[in-house]
Amino acid sequence: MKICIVGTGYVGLVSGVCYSEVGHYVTCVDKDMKKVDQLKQGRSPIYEPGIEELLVSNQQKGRLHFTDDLAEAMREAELIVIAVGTPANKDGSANLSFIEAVAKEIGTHLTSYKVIVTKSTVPVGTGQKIKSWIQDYCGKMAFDVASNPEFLREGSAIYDTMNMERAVLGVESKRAEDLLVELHRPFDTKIVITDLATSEMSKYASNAFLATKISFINEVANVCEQLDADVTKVAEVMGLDPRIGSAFLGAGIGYGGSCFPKDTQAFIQMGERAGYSLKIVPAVEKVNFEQRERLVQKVERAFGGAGLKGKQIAVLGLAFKPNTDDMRAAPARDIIPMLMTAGANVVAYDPIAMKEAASYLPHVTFSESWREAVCGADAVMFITDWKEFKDLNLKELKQELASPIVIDGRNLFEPQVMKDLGFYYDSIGRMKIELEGESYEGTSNRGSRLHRQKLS
Ligand SMILES: NC(=O)c1ccc[n+]([C@@H]2O[C@H](COP(=O)([O-])OP(=O)(O)OC[C@H]3O[C@@H](n4cnc5c(N)ncnc54)[C@H](O)[C@@H]3O)[C@@H](O)[C@H]2O)c1
Ligand SMILES: O=c1ccn([C@@H]2O[C@H](COP(=O)(O)OP(=O)(O)O[C@H]3O[C@H](CO)[C@@H](O)[C@H](O)[C@H]3O)[C@@H](O)[C@H]2O)c(=O)[nH]1
Repeated sequence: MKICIVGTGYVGLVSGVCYSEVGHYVTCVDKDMKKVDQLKQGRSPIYEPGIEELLVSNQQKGRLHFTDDLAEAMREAELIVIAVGTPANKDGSANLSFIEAVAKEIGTHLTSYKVIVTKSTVPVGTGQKIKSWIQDYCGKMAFDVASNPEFLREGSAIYDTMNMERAVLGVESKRAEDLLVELHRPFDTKIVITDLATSEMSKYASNAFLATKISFINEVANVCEQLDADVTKVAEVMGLDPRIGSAFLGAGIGYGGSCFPKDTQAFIQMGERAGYSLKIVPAVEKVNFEQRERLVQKVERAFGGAGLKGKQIAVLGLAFKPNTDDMRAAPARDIIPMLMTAGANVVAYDPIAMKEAASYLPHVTFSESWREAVCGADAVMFITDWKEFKDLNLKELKQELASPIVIDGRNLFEPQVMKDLGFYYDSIGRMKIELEGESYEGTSNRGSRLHRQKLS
């Protein structure tokens, strides 16, 4: 099948390489010429495991092309996929200006029947808007619109697409349905065929539900902390019930990323505009933000009444999750400014996301390695659950720190192990390890060593 994909962000690019990998012929269009040039040279603008291999091999096979010329890209295509961004407006609603511009451009260049399918996350009713935007520009040319929301996760996007659990096809004609079923045939996945509105809604409902699971387990964690229960065990027990399921019960610092924060907000706005005020989703958002604040309170508590002024805090992990350099709505972007407002000096390290992070966090010092970041620090905070951090040598970590204070926002380590190694260790919804009779005032000079003070 010949396909034109508009937008080479995560969704457009990953779809492009995966569709071509299963044998379709794909031309990806982006208005960003720099991205197009980079992609033509086989270099991916996004960090995503496995993407460059597929990018290069499918270009070599002649099944994958890149251009900034939409008219040329769509001329031969049977299917046009819209995969441009839908960022949040100030009020949280989805900004459809990129979608509108693309739809009008498609209308201008439509010279034969095509199916135009939206993969971007769009509020219910957008498919109908796209239809009328195209109609305004295409004269009497026949076309169909369809909805096929994307469910990939960053960091495992190639795997998720090649092994998709389901494809939702929101269609208005048998012709569009047949073409989209054909598109998905090589993926051997479960296909749900429905109307445009239901398909569009299924994306927001899925993301809001996953976000709800995360905020729910975070609230359970917060109560666990008060009552000496262990949230990881509670989650394990809950997850063994197939009606609940074990996924997305990882307590931590709340969700971030380019999707959950903006899609929950857009869902709330969509409800308002439809005349129904959602009650659960706003609470999910509130819990999510408070979870960041709670982490900062944990490090403040570690220093007793001393406050964070002049403290050297090492922050390990900046990306919103491992295996990505995406900093969109990353928790680190909330937590680090809170630390700095409280007077701390922050030294940060992330295996991949530091270049991306630098533009969002201009006053942070970045380190070349976790060792360099923690050297002489008064405390270390774990923000992203990179494998590199989970595997780090804890004895070395203790040696490098000025005071052995670990605040773990991702439950990377076992409290008992941390206790045996002599750390002050506070994580999420689990036993807190305090060092009896000692308080840590920390040091103010980077590079200075252990400065512990016995409580009198
Ligand atoms: N990122 C994800 O993991 C993910 C997963 C599922 C769904 N989604 C949804 O998919 C959509 C795209 O997300 P993304 O993260 O890939 O976006 P992105 O912002 O990373 O990329 C969008 C791309 O579209 C290009 N573009 C914008 N207008 C254009 C035009 N008129 N012509 C050609 N190119 C144009 C931009 O230059 C950019 O490269 C959003 O609605 C998002 O909510 C994202
Ligand atoms: O148990 C968990 C699981 C995730 N998270 C956090 O939740 C956020 C989102 O994680 P994840 O869902 O893995 O990443 P995304 O790439 O944002 O993917 C989500 O958003 C995409 C865009 O809509 C959807 O396509 C995916 O199905 C959906 O999982 C991250 O900050 C995670 O750290 C937790 O705190 N606890």
